[in-house]
Amino acid sequence: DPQLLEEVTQLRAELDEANYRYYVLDEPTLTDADYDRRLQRLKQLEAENPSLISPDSPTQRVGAAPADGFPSVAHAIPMLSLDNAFNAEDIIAFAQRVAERLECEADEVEFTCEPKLDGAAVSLVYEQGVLVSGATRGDGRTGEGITSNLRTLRSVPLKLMGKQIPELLEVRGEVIMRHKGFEALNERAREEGSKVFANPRNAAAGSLRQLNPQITATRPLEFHAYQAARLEPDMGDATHSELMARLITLGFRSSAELKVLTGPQAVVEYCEQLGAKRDQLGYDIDGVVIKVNALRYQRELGFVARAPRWATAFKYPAQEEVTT
Ligand SMILES: Cc1c[n+]2nc(N)[nH]c2nc1OC(C)C
Repeated sequence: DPQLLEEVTQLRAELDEANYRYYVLDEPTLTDADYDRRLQRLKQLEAENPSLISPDSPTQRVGAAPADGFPSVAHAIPMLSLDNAFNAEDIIAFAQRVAERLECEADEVEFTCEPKLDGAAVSLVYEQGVLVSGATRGDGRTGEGITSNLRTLRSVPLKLMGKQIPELLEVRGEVIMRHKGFEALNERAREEGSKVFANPRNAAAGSLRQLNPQITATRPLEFHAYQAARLEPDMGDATHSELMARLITLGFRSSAELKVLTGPQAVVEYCEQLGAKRDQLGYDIDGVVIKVNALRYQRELGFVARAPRWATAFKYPAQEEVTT
């Protein structure tokens, strides 16, 4: 019945659009009540016409079957850790090393800076624009397959948006829990006598490792993209900042604090400025990730055994643990 198909298609488009505006752009259009009304209507239409159900429908975010364990997933590209910088001298030394290898002056190198979110790193794989796999970082080479849990995050698109859909995209990013959601979760946990988490990072990691996706779906988790590990067709001589802008158009949230800066001095200032407002962000960060912006230079600089030559993480002193 074309009339029915038209209504189902329209509802899905409205729900996906509302989801994107709320969870990625922070500019909600539908009220929660309007969102739920449309979702219930779509669930009813799909229940009456099961042949219409497709895995990327907004009604398919929360699966029922609790897993009895997570499969091991080998990352096509290792999720490596980062070298650390602890002060301005370390940042300048990092910039000097990069400049030497690129045979240019450190003050000419364009860097990007973005907050290093203190959450759980995950990888999401999209084939022909559809989410096919989501995994934890694990030991960097092998993680746990937690696709059904990651599907419950409204900031994880079930299908990519827009017209320029890549054949293959592997997005890496951090799943975080904001302080407000963390405190509310622990408040409920104390009342129910269930597990109280020591900090938002543990709460995010623990929520992603729930065997039952319906529990993960109740947790206030957000996915923030910070890298496209694989992109086919690729963006050639683009920059990290352009790549992050593209991820936003494809449906992902990426750091609002991302800045493009030239030379190490501007990077040092960014780290000082972000450090000064660290306590007002509403979520935990443990530093700033400083990257060479040009993807061509990133490829040229490559990685040392365990971390990229083209990136380093400036770390702040550890904050006193949140008392629960
Ligand atoms: C491990 C990591 C963590 N983070 N966090 C951000 N914001 N960017 C970023 N990049 C990373 O690694 C890339 C440099 C590959």
